[in-house]
Amino acid sequence: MSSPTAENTARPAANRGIRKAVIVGGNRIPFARSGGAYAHASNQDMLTAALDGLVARFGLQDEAIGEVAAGAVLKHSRDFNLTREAVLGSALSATTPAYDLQQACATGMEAVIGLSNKIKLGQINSAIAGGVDSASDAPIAVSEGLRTILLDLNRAKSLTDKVKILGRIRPKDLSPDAPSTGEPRTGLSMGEHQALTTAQWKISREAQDELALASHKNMAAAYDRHFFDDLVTPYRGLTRDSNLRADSTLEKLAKLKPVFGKNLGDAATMTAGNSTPLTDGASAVLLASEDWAQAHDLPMLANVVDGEAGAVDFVHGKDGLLMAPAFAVPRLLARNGLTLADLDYLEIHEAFAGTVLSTLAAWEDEEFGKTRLGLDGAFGTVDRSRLNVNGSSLAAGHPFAATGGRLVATLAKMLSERGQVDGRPARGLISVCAAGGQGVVALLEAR
Ligand SMILES: CC(=O)CC(=O)SCCNC(=O)CCNC(=O)[C@H](O)C(C)(C)COP(=O)(O)OP(=O)(O)OC[C@H]1O[C@@H](n2cnc3c(N)ncnc32)[C@H](O)[C@@H]1OP(=O)(O)O
Repeated sequence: MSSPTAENTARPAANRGIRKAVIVGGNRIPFARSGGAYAHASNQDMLTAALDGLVARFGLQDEAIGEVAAGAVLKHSRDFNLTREAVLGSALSATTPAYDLQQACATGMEAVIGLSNKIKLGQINSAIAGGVDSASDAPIAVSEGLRTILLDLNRAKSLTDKVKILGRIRPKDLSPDAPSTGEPRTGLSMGEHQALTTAQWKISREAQDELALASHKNMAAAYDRHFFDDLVTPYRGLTRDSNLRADSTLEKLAKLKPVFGKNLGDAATMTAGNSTPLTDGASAVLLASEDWAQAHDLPMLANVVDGEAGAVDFVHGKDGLLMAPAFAVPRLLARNGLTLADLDYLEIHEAFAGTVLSTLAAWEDEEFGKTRLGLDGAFGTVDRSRLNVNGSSLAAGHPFAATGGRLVATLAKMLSERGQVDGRPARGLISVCAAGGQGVVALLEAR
């Protein structure tokens, strides 16, 4: 192992160039449906467990990592730098700088891309990108009235003053301000937004249920052939994601009642079976320069080639809330001289089955290609045999900020197993939609 200060040894500026950022590997805890196995685990507990799993897997005990960047979408105010606290609670060296970042469901992706860029520039030699979320331990704020009373109480000097202040509490002050998945600009939940997009792109209920079933079957098969053995570390009694249903069938899925867009009549197609559940979990990915990985005798699974963020005006325009990747992916691929047909694997985050299928429909639509993407025709068709081949969020669940790390580690391993295709490194795309009408996408290639 290098000494704790070796990581921060700057390379002379003149020698800095764009170098490669490699994915060494990843680790996550099994994801749990909210209110289940991790009902009493905090974000800090889970992120620390994900980091410690990475430490154990790659021998990083007392190692000073260049930077750790992670975050949570649902965060308590006491966790002002959750990531640093998780590092301090882990077996990593306490001299590892760490910070929170937040880009909704694309948090882990943004962390991977930002840290990879720092590695490419020679600013750091190693990094851990991660994310965590707990829907079980979501922060619940007190009402404005109660907050004012509690702050006054804190300042009161005498017992008499305190009693007087407490006497101001009214029943309405006691109702909590609970978090929601509602978009602040529209008040609609993400599920309601997606229901509109799913209807706009005329995605059938059958197509959504088929995608959901494939996600469960593919992920269960991947667990059975031990694909996840070096990606998932058991935690609090769970060895697999608790949402995973190997026994799901199209008949069972077809019986579920619509839960979003119920006012859409026949176009109300989104159910608990083709939507991600509320989930708890954490993930972490180890990134490095080639030199650092070699010096530490660690594997190099894939390179982080490029990343791109996008946003849509879902408030005034006609693009759905979760459609930003439909624009970001074509930009990313064009910049790298690639088309959809050049990708060996695509990992498209299954926020809802309708999200994936609406994105694919937009790419196949000539009008969308011409008027929205500025192309001569449709952007292209995804070979479905290359899509989410080891399952995705519908099966694993979706602890918002932790999904990016899950996807990056999974794809890196798939690329490493695939190696070369037609004499060039296998390529894979990751696409993650995010709240606020945003999305973050990335391109990886096998070593
Ligand atoms: C955040 C970002 O930036 C971007 C994004 O990713 S957007 C996505 C954000 N995520 C969300 O908004 C989460 C959305 N999900 C939810 O709100 C809830 O999970 C939900 C409303 C969809 C469902 O909640 P619920 O009703 O409590 O679900 P649950 O009780 O587990 O399931 C209902 C039924 O479906 C069944 N079911 C679920 N999945 C099934 C499957 N694959 N096969 C068979 N049956 C299934 C369950 O067994 C259950 O049946 P019973 O009632 O007979 O027990």
